[in-house]
Parts: sequence; C-alpha cells; structure tokens
Amino acid sequence: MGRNELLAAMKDRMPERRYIHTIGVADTAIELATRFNLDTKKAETAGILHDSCKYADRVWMKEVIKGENMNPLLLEYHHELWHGPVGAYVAQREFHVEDEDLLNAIRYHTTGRANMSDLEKIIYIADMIEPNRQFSGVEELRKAAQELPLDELMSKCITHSIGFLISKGQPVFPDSFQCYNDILQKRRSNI
Ligand SMILES: Nc1ncnc2c1ncn2[C@@H]1O[C@H](COP(=O)(O)OP(=O)(O)O)[C@@H](O)[C@H]1O
Repeated sequence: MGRNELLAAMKDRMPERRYIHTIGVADTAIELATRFNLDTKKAETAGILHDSCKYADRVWMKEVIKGENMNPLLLEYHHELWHGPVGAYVAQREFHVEDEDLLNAIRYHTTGRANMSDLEKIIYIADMIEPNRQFSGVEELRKAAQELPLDELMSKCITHSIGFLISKGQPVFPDSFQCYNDILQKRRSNI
C-alpha cells in the first residue's frame, strides 16, 4: 500500500487531531531517516501505522495480547501501552507488513526497549518531537535531532520520557528502563 492509501485507512480509525499527529510522525521519520541514512520508505510506513490501534477496543486488544502470546506484563500496565504491540499485529495482518524491523518500530514506539534498531529509535523519537507535539523541553529535543548522533538523541528522549512519568508519579514499563540502561552502557563503553 502507498502513502495515500495507508493514510486514508488511518483517517478512518482516529480523530482529526491524532491523524494530524500521524502525518507529523511520518514526515519527521522521513527527515530523521534521511539524516541518519536509513530507509525513508520504511520510516514513513512505520510512522503512518504506529498509532493505528490507539483507539482500538480495549477488550479486543486484551484478547489479541493473550491470543498472540505477547508480553503478559503489558496487561498489568496502563492500557495505553497496548496499542504499539497490537498495532504491529494489525500492520502485519491488515496492511501486510512483513518486515520485522518495521513491525518492531511500531511494536516498541511507546516504551522503547534494549537493543533497539536505528529504525526503532527514529520512530520513537519522531513520535516525541513531531511538529504538533507541545511539552516543556520539546524544542531542545528538536534541536538535538538536528545535531546529535542517534544514540545521544535517543538517550535524551528516553531520559525525558522516564523522567516525565516519574515526575507524574506514574509507573514506568520495564522495557523503558532497559532501553535507558542499555543505551547508557553502550555510550559509556564507547567513551
Ligand atoms: N514507558 C512507559 N511506561 C509506562 N507508561 C507509559 C509509558 N509511556 C507512556 N505511558 C503511558 O501511556 C500514556 C500514553 O503514552 P503515548 O502513547 O506515548 O502518548 P501519546 O498519547 O502522547 O502518543 C502516557 O500518558 C502514560 O500514561
């Protein structure tokens, strides 16, 4: 499926505001893929599909998580975390995406994880810094996205996300801590 067809499918599944965010993520993913010499088409597709299940029925998502033997820990955390893994399932089943890296970029776009691929990182980052996002610190992250190497940028983004959740007294999914630790250790071993 091409960009317009995929976007039309997303428009039917989400409110206008989320659809505008989706276009922002796809376009930012293309920019980041260009900057870091990655496949822009894959980045665009992952960006378009990343939130396909953001408004999916919760009972149905729970069934998919159980039925597809996804990480059972997901069910112990906020249901907002379900749309990534279930979105990867939908990308494969409904939109015939077979590329495992692209599916992982959708799967882990909310939490991150240890050993992320470059594509996974840029989708995580694009979701955070696309032009419609507004939060304190986003401008600094956008600037970093123009200047820093990918791992330093990812490190800043995951640190910001975890810090934000902690500041709000919210639980943090373990994959996010593992992402943080992994990237920190890799950066240290490069010094
Ligand atoms: N790593 C995480 N661990 C636990 N909860 C999280 C994590 N990331 C996000 N959340 C929860 O899920 C909600 C939605 O996250 P996300 O999908 O990134 O937001 P958005 O709606 O801004 O795209 C957050 O407000 C938070 O409550």
